Amino acid sequence: MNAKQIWQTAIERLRTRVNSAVFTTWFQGTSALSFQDSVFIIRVPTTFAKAQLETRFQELIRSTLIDVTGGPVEVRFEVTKEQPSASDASSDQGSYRPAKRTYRLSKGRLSAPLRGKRVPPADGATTMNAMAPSTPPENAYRQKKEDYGIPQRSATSYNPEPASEPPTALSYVSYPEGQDIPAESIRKEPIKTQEYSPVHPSIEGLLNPRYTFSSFIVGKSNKLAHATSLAVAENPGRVYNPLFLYGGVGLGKTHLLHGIGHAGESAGLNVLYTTSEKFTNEIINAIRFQKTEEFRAKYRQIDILLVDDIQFIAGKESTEEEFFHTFNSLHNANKQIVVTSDRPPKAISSLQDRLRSRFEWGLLADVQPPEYEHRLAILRSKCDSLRFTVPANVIEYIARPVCSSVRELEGALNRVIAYATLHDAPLTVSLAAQALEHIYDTKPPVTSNLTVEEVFDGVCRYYNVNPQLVRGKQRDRDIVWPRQVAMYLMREETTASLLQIGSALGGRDHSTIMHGWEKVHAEIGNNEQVRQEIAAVLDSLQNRSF
Ligand SMILES: Nc1ncnc2c1ncn2[C@@H]1O[C@H](COP(=O)(O)OP(=O)(O)OP(=O)(O)O)[C@@H](O)[C@H]1O
Repeated sequence: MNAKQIWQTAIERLRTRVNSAVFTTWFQGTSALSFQDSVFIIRVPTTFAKAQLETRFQELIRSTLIDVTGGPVEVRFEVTKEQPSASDASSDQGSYRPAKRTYRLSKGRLSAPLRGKRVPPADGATTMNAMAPSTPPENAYRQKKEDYGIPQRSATSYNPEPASEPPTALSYVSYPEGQDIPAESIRKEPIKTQEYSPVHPSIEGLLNPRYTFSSFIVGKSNKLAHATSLAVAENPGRVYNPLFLYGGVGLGKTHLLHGIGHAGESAGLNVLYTTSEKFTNEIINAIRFQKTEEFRAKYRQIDILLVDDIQFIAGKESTEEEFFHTFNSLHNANKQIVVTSDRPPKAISSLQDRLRSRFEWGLLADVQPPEYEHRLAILRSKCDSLRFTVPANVIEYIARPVCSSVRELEGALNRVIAYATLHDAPLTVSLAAQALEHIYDTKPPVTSNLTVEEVFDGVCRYYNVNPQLVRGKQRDRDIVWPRQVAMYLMREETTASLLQIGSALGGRDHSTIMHGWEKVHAEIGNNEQVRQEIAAVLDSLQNRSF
């Protein structure tokens, strides 16, 4: 991916991580300038925006970029005026423009082998669209506009740059996920919003190179889904057809889907990866522009159809209808179909029975949240792929909370790494705790109902120390140790935040509290006597025997 593509992906993710007002105010109008030697330079329109992004969002942007690129990233901002657009290609500067939500007809594109067959690659330019005829790109592009009755601009307004990925031909109106537009009403609607815009390279519809079987860590929670996906990849159309992968968010369904896609592409098969939202929009546009025959032709020459988030087609009559026919035609021809969903077919209410029964026809395989050991293995593998050495106790710390999503786990790791890099600090448990404190609750569930005051009083009584001294600055071992035990127990046994604990202990900051916690935590792990001592303090607290 080049800088533009990376930024485009990153910005989409950032959009889901900040509220829309923040996004529009600070992220709109940014674009990628370059990405070299791990330094990612982002163009911003004003110095004010630069200051805001630097102070408030730099870390978030950096961790998102690390996530997208899979490697270390340093972020810089540069204030420059947007390039004056000599051509419409100015919209292809990797900048984000949220106002227009467009959909490209061929988001789910055909696999490389098929693209190769259909479009002569001689001039280095690439296919316009999976349904496009084998004409040179610019002609094909013009042809498409004519086909759809879209007024043409002069040829000079389109300035295709050599791209490593195929540009798509046209942009259409998009309909948000979950919203079905009946075909009838679409046909009657005057077409106002369609427009021709030179389409910038997009990774949508392409397979993510990072999502392969070799980078997928297998554990108890995903064993079946992995084994069946592998079997399907090795024998498409012959075993488990369709394969229905389901489970909660961020648990690797898309990863497996892409893994199957990569294997299919390597075998020279025509693979099409799409999401049900794209499929829906494609159908809507095909109906609108009387291109259903082309749509069908495109889908029926696929060897492996991969559809993500199939649950979203439920209740969308024309989409379900078309998918049903696509399904039958592929299945009859022994072509492989793999779909993912956040729930099993029988739990997708309003899905047509005939589709439900077809989904249940092949094999249903679920993915569950990874358990602790599995989380550790995933984190270790992510560290390897990031080429970052993270101490074992930090990995254990990150893996510790019950984490329902691997995406969250990855985000936590990226954040810790970004935090350490940003502060130029060693990766320690204390640093990880600081980095993650506001992201998700890294504490194990608190079972006691103790308050910080009760812990404080109890610890002082147990060690027979003066509370004033414990709150104060004295550094004698006799005072420091009870103070640290109080930090540890307050963190472990109460619901108080680090800030509250710090304030109960004489106004100490959160890093001091984490340092104390870490010290006691380590001692408990290494010294049986300390473990027993802390257990006794806890016992005294719980029995209120002080
Ligand atoms: N077992 C695994 N091994 C390695 N990486 C994993 C594993 N499971 C998930 N991931 C990673 O977690 C992230 C989220 O996974 P993915 O997008 O496949 O989840 P999903 O189940 O499709 O989620 P959603 O339902 O939200 O689309 C990806 O970066 C993926 O590579």
